[in-house]
Amino acid sequence: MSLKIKNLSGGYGQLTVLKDVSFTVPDGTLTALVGLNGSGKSTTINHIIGLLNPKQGDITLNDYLLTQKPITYKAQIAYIPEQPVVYEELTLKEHLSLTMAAYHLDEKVAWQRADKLLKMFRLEDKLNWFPTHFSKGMRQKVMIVMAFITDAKLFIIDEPFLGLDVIAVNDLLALIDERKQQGVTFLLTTHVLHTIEKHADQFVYLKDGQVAAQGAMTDFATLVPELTVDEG
Ligand SMILES: Nc1ncnc2c1ncn2[C@@H]1O[C@H](COP(=O)(O)OP(=O)(O)OP(=O)(O)O)[C@@H](O)[C@H]1O
Repeated sequence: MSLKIKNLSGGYGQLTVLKDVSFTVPDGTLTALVGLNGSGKSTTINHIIGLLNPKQGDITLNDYLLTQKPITYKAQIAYIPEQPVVYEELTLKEHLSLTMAAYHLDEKVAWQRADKLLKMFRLEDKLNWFPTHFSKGMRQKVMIVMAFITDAKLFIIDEPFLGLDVIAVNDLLALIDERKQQGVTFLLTTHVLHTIEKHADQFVYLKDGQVAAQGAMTDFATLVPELTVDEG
């Protein structure tokens, strides 16, 4: 499922943050969206998931134009936000049931997946707890479990590694690799590039709302020296 952003300009109300942004995330690959604070990464994601309307440009997922077929388009996407969003009155089990209903999942298959993921993230004994009472990292894990029980073809993950313990980071990377092998496409933003560099196929570097560089991950240090950590 390839994602195409073509000449996207957009932002908030009168404020134009993104200027003529174009990039493609090819089928079954992982693209890292990088840039300094305020460069427009989350704004790009907000456009892709349909929270913001473009002032100009097109966003398509395979042949589905976001503006023309919003429901078909959004059904293909799993989004993990930077700040976990949990419902105050729902237990962990109810959060998972809600995801299954929203994505029209086969409950038996989805619960088998959920059980495995809950064990992986050490949440298996917390099904009747309210995630609002969880730690930040635990709430993040709830978001990951909710996303990975779906059959979404495109995963969008905003800053996945901050706040997760080292075991959870490795488990998440393994899940990403596994789905990638099944043809799932990933777009993720991160400031922790060294964690993702072996798993990413390409990067898009945003600077002041514009694409300043893009290319293969292996060319990152050459193309974006200003974001490369000097270990000398
Ligand atoms: N809700 C909003 N209303 C108005 N302006 C916003 C809003 N959210 C972000 N902005 C502005 O848009 C610009 C880009 O912000 P954005 O959150 O996309 O950056 P980012 O690259 O995700 O940054 P970070 O690495 O800090 O998460 C900033 O100038 C910011 O002030």
